[in-house]
Amino acid sequence: MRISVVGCGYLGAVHAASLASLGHDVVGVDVDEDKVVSLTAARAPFFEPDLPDLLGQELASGRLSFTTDVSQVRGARVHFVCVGTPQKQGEYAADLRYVDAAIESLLPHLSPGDVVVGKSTVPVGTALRLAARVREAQPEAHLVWNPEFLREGHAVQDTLHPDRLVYGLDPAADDVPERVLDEVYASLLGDGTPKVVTDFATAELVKVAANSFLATKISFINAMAELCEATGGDVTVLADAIGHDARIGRSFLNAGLGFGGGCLPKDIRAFMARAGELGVDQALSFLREVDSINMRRRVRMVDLAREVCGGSVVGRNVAVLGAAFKPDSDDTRDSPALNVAMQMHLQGAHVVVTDPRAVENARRTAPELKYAATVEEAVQEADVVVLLTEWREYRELDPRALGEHVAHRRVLDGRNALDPTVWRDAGWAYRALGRP
Ligand SMILES: NC(=O)c1ccc[n+]([C@@H]2O[C@H](COP(=O)([O-])OP(=O)(O)OC[C@H]3O[C@@H](n4cnc5c(N)ncnc54)[C@H](O)[C@@H]3O)[C@@H](O)[C@H]2O)c1
Ligand SMILES: O=c1ccn([C@@H]2O[C@H](COP(=O)(O)OP(=O)(O)O[C@H]3O[C@H](CO)[C@@H](O)[C@H](O)[C@H]3O)[C@@H](O)[C@H]2O)c(=O)[nH]1
Repeated sequence: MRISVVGCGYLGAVHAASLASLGHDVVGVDVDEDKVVSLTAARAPFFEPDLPDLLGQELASGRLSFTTDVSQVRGARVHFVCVGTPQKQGEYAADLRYVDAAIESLLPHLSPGDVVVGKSTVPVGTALRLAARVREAQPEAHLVWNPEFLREGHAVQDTLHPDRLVYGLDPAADDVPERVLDEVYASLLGDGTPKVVTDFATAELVKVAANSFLATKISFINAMAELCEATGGDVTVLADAIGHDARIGRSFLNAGLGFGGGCLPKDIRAFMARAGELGVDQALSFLREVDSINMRRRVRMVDLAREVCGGSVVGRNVAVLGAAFKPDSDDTRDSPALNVAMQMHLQGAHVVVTDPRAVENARRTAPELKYAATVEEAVQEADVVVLLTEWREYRELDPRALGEHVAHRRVLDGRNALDPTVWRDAGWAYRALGRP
């Protein structure tokens, strides 16, 4: 089937390439010319494992192309909308200007029977409004809301093997949009992927409910970390112990610096803002606490650095390992690591940051920080080494070899990713969040 994907960022580029790999004929549209040039040359404009190979393979097959010219969507039967919905400046609410602009740009090119599929994460009520707009422009076109649940760093796998597909359908429509979407996802459905068919509101809510639940799980374990810090308990043992209960489960109970990125923080805030508009803000008041527990971890990390440096970081050399919001990604949007590095810098420390993939993005976000290409370079004469993103190469560091480069063998493990015994045996003072 001929398909267009409007918005080719972390979500859209992966979605476009993955749909091509399922045998569809896909055109990706983006307003960012550099991104289109890069994607057309099979260079992923961001780091995502498996994406460069998939792009190369699908561009070569002739099934995938990218353009800045939205009129190229003509002839496609299905149009996926994958543009950003960031947090509004100075507010909690989501900024829908990109979604509105993407839909408006599609309208003149829609033909009868076309299906516009929203994948961006939007406040509940958005799809109903946009469906009316689509119908107004092309009475025989349809809108479906089909939220996306991929994780960065696993985006290709998650797109081709999703846990579920959710279709939010327009009550005013017939069964055509569902059948068309079934055709798009035929091979995933054939693999047994569960399909949930529902109304617009439920589909929109499923997405933000899932992210709110994940954020709550992380803040729950980080609240337990605060209790462990006050009592000498070990939150990693606690997480393992409660995680053995199948009703709780061990995943998303990794205590540490908390959640960041382009999704969980802004999605829970937009959800709270929307609940306020709907007059049910009390229902989500717990998310305010989830957010504050999360932000407190960043402050606690800086306090810990001050503590181990004798009360102040002024003039201290701090080596920061990690700038991305999580490993296997170069994304620094709302990165807890960069936030902590920045706080230490503002408090007078000489901060040097390194990251296997995210230095370029970090430099754009936080140009006032110093960056190093390698761990060895970053830790030269360090008074303290601070692990903030648990990349595999950092988890596997040899503390004896690293100890040769630093001024003081002090390590702060912001992600509970290192083995304290191994580091202490190598002569390091080891401190972590929620762990003695
Ligand atoms: N990143 C993820 O892991 C992920 C996962 C699930 C859902 N989402 C949701 O998907 C949406 C996109 O997120 P993202 O991380 O890919 O954002 P992103 O910023 O990486 O990508 C958005 C892209 O849309 C382009 N764009 C903006 N306006 C446009 C227009 N009018 N026409 C064409 N292109 C336009 C931008 O240039 C950019 O390349 C958000 O709503 C997000 O919450 C993201
Ligand atoms: O036990 C854990 C798990 C995660 N994190 C942190 O939580 C953040 C988010 O991690 P993750 O959820 O793996 O990354 P995202 O790629 O942002 O994916 C989330 O956000 C996407 C966009 O909405 C959704 O599609 C995904 O399902 C959802 O997991 C990162 O900063 C992690 O370091 C923890 O602190 N502890």
